[in-house]
Amino acid sequence: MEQAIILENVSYSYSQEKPALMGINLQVPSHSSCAIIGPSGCGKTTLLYALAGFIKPQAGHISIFGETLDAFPKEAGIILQDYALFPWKTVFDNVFLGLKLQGKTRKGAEEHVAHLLQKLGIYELRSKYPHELSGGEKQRTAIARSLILDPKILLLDEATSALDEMTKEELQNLLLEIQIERRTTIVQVTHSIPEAVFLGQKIVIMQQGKIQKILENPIFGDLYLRNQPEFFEMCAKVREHLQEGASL
Ligand SMILES: Nc1ncnc2c1ncn2[C@@H]1O[C@H](COP(=O)(O)OP(=O)(O)OP(=O)(O)O)[C@@H](O)[C@H]1O
Repeated sequence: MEQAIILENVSYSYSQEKPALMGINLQVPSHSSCAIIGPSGCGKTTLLYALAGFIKPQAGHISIFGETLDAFPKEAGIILQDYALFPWKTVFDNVFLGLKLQGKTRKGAEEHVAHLLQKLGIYELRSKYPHELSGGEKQRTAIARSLILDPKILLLDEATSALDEMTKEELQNLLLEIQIERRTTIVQVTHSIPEAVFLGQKIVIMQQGKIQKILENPIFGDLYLRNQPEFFEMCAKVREHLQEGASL
C-alpha cells in the first residue's frame, strides 16, 4: 500500500517550554481519509500546518509520496477554517485563480470551472462575491478552489465547524463523495466526534501534543451511516478514548 504521508518522530515547539507536537508517528495511505480529533490546544492545527509545510518541525521527518517535505506540497490543497477567499473576486474568479496562476485563460478554463461549480451546487452563485454568500456557500467555494487543481491530498482545518448542523452534514457528504469519486487522500482536523467517524477511515486521537490512539474505522465510506447502530457504537468508542485521555 502506497503511503501518501509519513510522519516519523515529528516534534515542534512554538516556544522553549511547551512543545505543541511531541514524537508524532503517523502513516496515511494514499486514497484514504484520516480524521484528527482531540481537545482544544492538543496540537491538531499545528500537525496540519506541519503537513502543509507552513511550519518546520525541529525534529523528525515528514514525507509526502516518498519525498521529504520542505515547502507546501505541490500535490496538496488546504482549506482553512476562515475559508480564505479573496473578497474582491467572484465565486467564479476565486475558483479560477489556481488555473490562472498556471497560465490558463479564462475562456479555456470556463467549462472546467463551470462543471465543478455545478457539481458542488454553487454554479448559480458564480457571479457573487464572498460577502454575499452564507458560511456553507463560502466553504463550498473554498473546496472548489482547492479541487480545481485536482490535488492528491486535501488538508482541512475544522472546515465545517462554523456551520449549522444540516449544512455541516451536507458538506460532510460532499467531502465523502469527493473522497470516494476522486480517491483524494484527505486529512481533516475536527472537534466533532460524529464528523471524525463519518469522514475518518483512520481516526487519530491526540492529547497534549501526542497521539494517544489511532482507531481504524471499518464502517467508513457509507453516506447513510449516520442512523445506523454501528455509527453510534463507533462514536461511543472515540468518546471513551477522549475521556480516558482527559483524565490522564
Ligand atoms: N502561534 C503560536 N505561538 C505560540 N504558541 C502557539 C501558537 N499556535 C499554537 N500555539 C500553542 O500550541 C499548542 C497547540 O495548538 P494548536 O492550535 O495546534 O491546537 P489545536 O488542537 O488545533 O487547538 P484548537 O482545537 O483549539 O484549534 C497550544 O498550547 C497553543 O497554545
